Amino acid sequence: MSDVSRETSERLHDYARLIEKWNPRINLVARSTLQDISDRHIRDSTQLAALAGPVTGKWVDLGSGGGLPGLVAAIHYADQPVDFHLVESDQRKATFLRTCSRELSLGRVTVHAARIESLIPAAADIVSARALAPLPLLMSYVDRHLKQGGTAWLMKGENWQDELRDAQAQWQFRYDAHPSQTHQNAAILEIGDISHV
Ligand SMILES: C[S@@+](CC[C@H](N)C(=O)[O-])C[C@H]1O[C@@H](n2cnc3c(N)ncnc32)[C@H](O)[C@@H]1O
Repeated sequence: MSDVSRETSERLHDYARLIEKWNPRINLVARSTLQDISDRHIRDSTQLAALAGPVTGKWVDLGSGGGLPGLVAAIHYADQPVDFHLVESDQRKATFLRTCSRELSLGRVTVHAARIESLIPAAADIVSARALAPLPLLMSYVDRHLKQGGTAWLMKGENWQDELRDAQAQWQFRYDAHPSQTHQNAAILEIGDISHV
């Protein structure tokens, strides 16, 4: 998304600075990748906003860590009627996410310092996750929190096809695999209509 507003681009810039500031203390992204936070991490997560298009309702990001992709999506959708819920069990990371939400003036972000498996089912319109768990396990998380008719956006690495096969042994779902624009052979899986096999 190159045609973002000045406000969005300033928020993305400020968010990158916050990650740089906090990373030495709580390891939000691998130290070796800190140099290209904007290119590697933020641009990667920005792909979701481009793919998902206009959305409304409730967006739940699972295992948000430093806010990828949930906080980046919240920045892109700051002017739209979407409530973001970021789920992160690590208290220090949850504190970081709350700090970002406050400092970037993102009024529609709620941070849950909780485990995905114990949080009350969210009935979300959208569920997202990046680098959280292998797809078969991830499907159980998504199944818990996605409402019927909702869409999950799962950012997977180069083994996504193997993971997909494993997941299909346990779950039924429709999917579309969108090639990642930032990581070779990686994919963003668009998933819906989930049920147990
Ligand atoms: C590898 S990190 C990825 C973070 C971020 N999504 C990213 O792409 O940079 C996985 C994150 O999920 C959190 N996490 C793992 N299992 C979880 C669970 N069951 N409930 C809540 N958070 C969890 C971890 O604390 C960690 O911050």
